[in-house]
Amino acid sequence: MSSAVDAVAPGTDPDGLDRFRDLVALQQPTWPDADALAAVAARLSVAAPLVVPAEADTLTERLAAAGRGEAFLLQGGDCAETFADANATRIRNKVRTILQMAVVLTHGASTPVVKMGRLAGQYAKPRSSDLETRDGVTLPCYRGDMVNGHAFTPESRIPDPQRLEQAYRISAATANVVRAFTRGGYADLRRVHEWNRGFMQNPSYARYERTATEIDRAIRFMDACGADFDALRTVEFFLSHEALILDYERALTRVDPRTGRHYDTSAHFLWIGERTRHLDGAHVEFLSRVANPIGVKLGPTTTADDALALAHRLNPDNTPGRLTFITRMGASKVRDVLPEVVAKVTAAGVSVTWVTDPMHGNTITSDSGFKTRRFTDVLDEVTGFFEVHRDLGTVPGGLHMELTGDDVTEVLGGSEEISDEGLALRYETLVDPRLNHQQSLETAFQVAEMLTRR
Ligand SMILES: O=C[C@H](O)[C@H](O)COP(=O)(O)O
Ligand SMILES: C=C(OP(=O)(O)O)C(=O)O
Repeated sequence: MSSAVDAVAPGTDPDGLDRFRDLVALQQPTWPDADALAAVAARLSVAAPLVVPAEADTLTERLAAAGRGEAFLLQGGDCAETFADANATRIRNKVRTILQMAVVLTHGASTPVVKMGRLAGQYAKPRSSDLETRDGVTLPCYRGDMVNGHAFTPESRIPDPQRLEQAYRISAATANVVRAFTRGGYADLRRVHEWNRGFMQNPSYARYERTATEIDRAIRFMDACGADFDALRTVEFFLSHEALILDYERALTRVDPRTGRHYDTSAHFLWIGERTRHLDGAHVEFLSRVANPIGVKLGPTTTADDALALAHRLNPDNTPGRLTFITRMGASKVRDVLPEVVAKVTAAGVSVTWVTDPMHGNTITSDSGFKTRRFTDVLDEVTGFFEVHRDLGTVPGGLHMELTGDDVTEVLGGSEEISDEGLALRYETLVDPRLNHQQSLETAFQVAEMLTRR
């Protein structure tokens, strides 16, 4: 076959791709109809890839640079994407937010930023409980649009394998829009002011405008010097999601005819969640067999030995950029737990890109009952992450955020001072609270200062 990637039929098990099926796979739906699932997987296994291996390899190089401190990863997007919100406006708002944050970071810290969305595939969620009870009625929990519906009815909560195909199609459409925005001129740095249009004036937006004006001035100066600006028209933008539903990830895995290696073509970058990172579990086994750059979330119970064992298993060749550890310890624990993990991994000569996720260790329930986070905790965990790396002389390589481009009210605080009462105004997430556009920009300004000191 002469295409960029060749299909790998499920069941043929080249190079152990199906070995994960013999292991315990946590957080998988109980699909009611095995034949329907097999039929969907068979169709997906010959569908067009969403990304190609060469792009994934480029990302490995970029992440290696981030691991060495020559770049910084900015990875952000929804907690859970939804099919209903996969429209151009919402996608553009998310991409624009990431681009604006990247501008702030690049400008503030003179560091190239690797831009990555939790986008075009972030449709499956690990949950704390299999069941949800409301007013005395208990149903299976919502596991993301790739699996079942959010509506609290027995029919909607039944896992439906057709949703895997729907997720694939909507991810393809999303990826197409993202590529159009980032390659078609929208992301041109010369339009840096336009990205801010339509937002109300507040300290972060005003600060962003000042940054944009300085960038404009620099561009006009370079223009006058005869610089060629064609490179500014496009930006590299990568796609990522949690590799949770293994039937989906396996079905989208292809062989790269250039090298014979396997790639999970559902995204450039896949990560293993905190709840599924067991060394002898199916998720680690499956991702050990694909050549994409991958991440593992490390929560507050992680020991240095856990991290080392994961690194040896997932990156036996110690390839720079292949493995990213996304630490999410919580603001109150990061300074206690992270140092030993980073110190031992570093002392063992293991190549890792260290990224902070300051969201998932800081979830609380507000007095009024909303699942939320305090913006101050989010910033405190990022600060702790930078402090730990500064003390050890290691590299803080990136930021992983749950954010949206819209003016939602899901996280407490920020310069708009969202209060517990304010949460109800626009609380739209289906699972975890996300930073809104304004809080995302504020974060970028704070992180730019930390990066400058890096
Ligand atoms: O995004 C992360 C997890 O899916 C989420 O925090 C789990 O949420 P739950 O505790 O509401 O199930
Ligand atoms: C579930 C997630 O995170 P964690 O695995 O760190 O809880 C997530 O990032 O959506």
